[in-house]
Amino acid sequence: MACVLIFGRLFPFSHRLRGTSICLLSLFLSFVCYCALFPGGVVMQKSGDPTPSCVQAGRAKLRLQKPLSCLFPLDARKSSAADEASQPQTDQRRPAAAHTVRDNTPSPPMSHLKFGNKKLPNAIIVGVKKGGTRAVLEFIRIHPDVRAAGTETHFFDRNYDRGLEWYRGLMPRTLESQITMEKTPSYFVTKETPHRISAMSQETKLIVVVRDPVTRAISDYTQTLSKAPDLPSFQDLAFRNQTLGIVDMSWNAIRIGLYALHLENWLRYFPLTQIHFVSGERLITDPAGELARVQDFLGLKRIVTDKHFYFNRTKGFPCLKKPESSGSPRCLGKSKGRTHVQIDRDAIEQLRDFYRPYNVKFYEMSLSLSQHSLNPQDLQVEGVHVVRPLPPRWPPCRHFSAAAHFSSFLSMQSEEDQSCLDQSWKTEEGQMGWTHQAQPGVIGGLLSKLLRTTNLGIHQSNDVRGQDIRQTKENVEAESIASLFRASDGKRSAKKRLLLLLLNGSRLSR
Ligand SMILES: Nc1ncnc2c1ncn2[C@@H]1O[C@H](COP(=O)(O)OS(=O)(=O)O)[C@@H](OP(=O)(O)O)[C@H]1O
Repeated sequence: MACVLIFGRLFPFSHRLRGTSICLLSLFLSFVCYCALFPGGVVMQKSGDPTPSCVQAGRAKLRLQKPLSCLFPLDARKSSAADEASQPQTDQRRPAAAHTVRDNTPSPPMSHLKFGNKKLPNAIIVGVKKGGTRAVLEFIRIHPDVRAAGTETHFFDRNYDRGLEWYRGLMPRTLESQITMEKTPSYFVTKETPHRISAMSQETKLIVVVRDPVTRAISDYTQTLSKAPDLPSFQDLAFRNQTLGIVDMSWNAIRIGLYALHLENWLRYFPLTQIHFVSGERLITDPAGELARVQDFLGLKRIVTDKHFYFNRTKGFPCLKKPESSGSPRCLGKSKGRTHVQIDRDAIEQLRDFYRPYNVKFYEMSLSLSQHSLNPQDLQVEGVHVVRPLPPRWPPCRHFSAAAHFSSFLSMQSEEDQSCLDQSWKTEEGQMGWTHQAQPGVIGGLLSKLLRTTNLGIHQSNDVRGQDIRQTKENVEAESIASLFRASDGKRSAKKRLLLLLLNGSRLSR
């Protein structure tokens, strides 16, 4: 209209022209004005890019120079996405790099430098339900090199039919230097999942947050009860016959805690080195320590440290501190850290007994499949040979003063012994085990059982029984183990029953 008015003033004779001609002329002039204001067809560019800055720019329509990312984003994504989709999902041998979505367009648009691409995850928190998976994800994603899908995708268990492109679409954009993560705790117990993840990429890193399976079951039950108040009692569901101590293994809350059985399935598709176990308990008492190990495992610089956490007394859990720039301190939501339903002591003890062999097996599996190995003769103890040491990240050296003691008894002097002492020993047919620094009472209980069954003539001392070994009795414990070995010298059958797992303070065997 402005153009028409100007036109009228500039050309007073225009009234003589016919109405239609004026209309056409003003339309033309309007178009010229419009082009001058919004050059290059910028406004018409429909990026479809959901990044906030693009959306904003699109709304404003006044920015003369939109970021390049808003001009080019889809083409590149489409081409790389199509490449990925054309890969058969059953191709298990596909090299790992193939799962990283790369831009294959001839000249990569600048947008990727700023916003990156959606990639299939490099690392997945696969379990366990109620183990502390949300905490691990929320804590690790404050690392600048990590980006994560906010919600559980359930791709590999419930949505697999939707295909990898659907899955990729749920991922955040990442730069080349960043890793993509997601968490879906049900993966750990879904039979098809390991195979499916390995079909996506055999190099996917897996994180499993484990927690004492009894506490886990109670947490699980508490959650279900909060949604279904009419639920039968915990005992009714957990036992087929509580008097006889027959546990109902078909109840999901019980079944999930059979970690050894589920791990067996994963180890058919992934080497143990690609699986990292986080202690759900230590995640609460020492989140920075657990996160340090997670960062090591993911090959990340240790950026998330104790500086990022504080203990929130009201919540009773560690929370994330307020970031320097802005925002408020962040605790996990109300569904994390609920007060558990009270379960009677007997039922808990019965369940602990039930889980114990599975826990021992779980440790045994995780040890025996570790990377490094020592020579059996290093041990100089007949009938006892080294299984394999754990990778250095597990356990941390600082917890191993007792191991040092034990090692000197066995005359083990290798560098590895001195630096970390994360070895394990077992007999040829190791059937029994205990964790070195388990919760008070565990070592005592297992050791006394061992003493009874092996009849080695060593008596359980008060020091061994139920003291806080981790804090104060490490050396006593090591001495007891050492003397047990000494006494078992020559008694092959007795030694065959020994499985010594020198682990750090995991509380799984509680
Ligand atoms: N920092 C922090 N804040 C709150 N809660 C924490 C934290 N660290 C670990 N946990 C424990 O995480 C438990 C919930 O586990 P998940 O996140 O794996 O649950 S879920 O499977 O996703 O539902 C949750 O279990 P409950 O205590 O039974 O609610 C917590 O014990």
